[in-house]
Amino acid sequence: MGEVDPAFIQEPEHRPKVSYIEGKGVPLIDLSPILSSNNVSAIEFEGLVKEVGDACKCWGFFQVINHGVPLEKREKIDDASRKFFAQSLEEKRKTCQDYGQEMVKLAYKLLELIALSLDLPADRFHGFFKDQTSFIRLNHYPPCPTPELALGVGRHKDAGALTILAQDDVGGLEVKQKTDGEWVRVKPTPDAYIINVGDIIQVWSNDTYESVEHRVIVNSERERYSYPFFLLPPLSTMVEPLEELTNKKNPAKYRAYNWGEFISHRSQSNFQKQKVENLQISDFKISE
Ligand SMILES: O=C(O)CCC(=O)C(=O)O
Ligand SMILES: [Fe+2]
Repeated sequence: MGEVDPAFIQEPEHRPKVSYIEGKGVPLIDLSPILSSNNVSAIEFEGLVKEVGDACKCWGFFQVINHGVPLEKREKIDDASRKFFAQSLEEKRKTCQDYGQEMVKLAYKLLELIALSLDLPADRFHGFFKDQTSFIRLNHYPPCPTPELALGVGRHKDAGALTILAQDDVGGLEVKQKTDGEWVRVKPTPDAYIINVGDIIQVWSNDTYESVEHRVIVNSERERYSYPFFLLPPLSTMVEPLEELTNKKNPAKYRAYNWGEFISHRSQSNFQKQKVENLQISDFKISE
């Protein structure tokens, strides 16, 4: 392997630690109570809603198992991505479309749990995604000769509503723990999806839930693949705290902003090394 392009070398304060914390890590949530084939008691369902709410509040991140997404669909997209040039464009399109449909189904289930956890009607968020601009990204991280100096993806927050990520067994995603600001590795779990709340849910929930910083560490031996699905509303959407979640005592913390304008600013800069912060929802924060 050759020299590393200096463009990839991070400033010292952003370089990863060689050892990492695995600890208890982000919560793992079993979604089997909402699999359609299961009969579920009210207590079990309420327990699940609470688990999701607590994870959104304390971590901004969680993993889900028994989510109902057929493993075969995930294997297909993994295959298509690894053999990128071996398949026709038509085949790849079909695979991505099939996978996308499964992601949308799972996203709606998660949105329902999140809405309920905020004491909102289960379908409160559905209307925002009629003409959604959601997409899937196929990420490939080649091995890096100097993983202690570089990052696969620098620290950032996801700007959308919700992200559903499939990672392979290599690992490397780190989440900034809210309690102490330490970077915590998300342990690869077979057939689990990693879910995180994006900036839009932070604003809708008026900061009850927070979009949390994360980044990706690379390693010198193994390449890594990951597939995030970003749940995004139409570009014309004005994003602002939900009326039901604001009142005199707890007024809106954000001014409304236009999603399309926000994302077009962001996409010019989100993954670059930043000296100054790029456009953030905090730019729309109403000062107290
Ligand atoms: O590859 C990963 O694990 C995460 C990538 C990511 O954070 C992103 O694409 O927004
Ligand atoms: Fe991300």
